[in-house]
Amino acid sequence: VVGGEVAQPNSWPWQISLQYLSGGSYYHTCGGSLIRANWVMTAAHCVDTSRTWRVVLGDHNLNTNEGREQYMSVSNVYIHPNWNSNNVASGYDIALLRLSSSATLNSYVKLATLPPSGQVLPHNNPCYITGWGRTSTGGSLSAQLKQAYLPVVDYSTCTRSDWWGSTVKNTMVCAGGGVDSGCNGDSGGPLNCQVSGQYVVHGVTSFVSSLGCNTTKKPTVFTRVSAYSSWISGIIG
Ligand SMILES: C[C@H](NC(=O)[C@H](CCCC[NH3+])NC(=O)C(F)(F)F)C(=O)Nc1ccc(C(F)(F)F)cc1
Repeated sequence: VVGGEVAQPNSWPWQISLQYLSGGSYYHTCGGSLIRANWVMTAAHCVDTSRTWRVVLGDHNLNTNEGREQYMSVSNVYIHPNWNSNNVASGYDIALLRLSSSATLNSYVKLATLPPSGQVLPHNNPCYITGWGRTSTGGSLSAQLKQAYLPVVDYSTCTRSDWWGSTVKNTMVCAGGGVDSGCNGDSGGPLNCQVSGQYVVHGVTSFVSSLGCNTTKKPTVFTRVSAYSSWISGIIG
């Protein structure tokens, strides 16, 4: 997350850290959202390489043990069948991870609320991106979970030629486009949008401009969760 601020610890209790095993240690690579006690929603581009994964729940500072963390192993990875790793612009950047056991739900670990099928938010709807991603283009990951206020940019604006043009599809959500943005390492995490006084996970962080994370008129682009409701329920029941 570029800009924004460090989140109040555990104020986004469905946010997870997706980590991979390398040389005996685990490393943060992506975010995700806990959507059932044993299911996590993330981005397809996060898991389209075969690795040993773990999911950390209830975390705030990735580098310290705060005693609220739950470490879960992953038993299955379900990548959307239409995902094309050579073309993030075609969409379908969504995946589901079945956890080997169920999380303990408490004040630090809660389920995300998903939107109703087909719901599209209006321009400037308030949303926050959260994640441990880079804090500047080419910079380092954040040790602490960050948040940034990224209001929705509607489809007609986001597809303007000086914005994202035809790269953005209506199965995506755009948000931000100013000095605050998502950045590498925020992938797969939630876009938390306020709808009728409740935070709803409307997006899965998918891509930013390769010219720089917080490039003006290149809002952070998210997979629109409400476009994939039937796929999700087909997998998790
Ligand atoms: C560096 C930048 N990385 C990203 O945007 C990666 C996703 C990369 C998927 C493809 N391997 N996502 C992120 O960094 C995220 F945190 F914002 F989600 C990038 O490659 N952006 C990008 C690539 C292609 C296209 C386009 F679709 F236009 F071809 C648009 C943006």
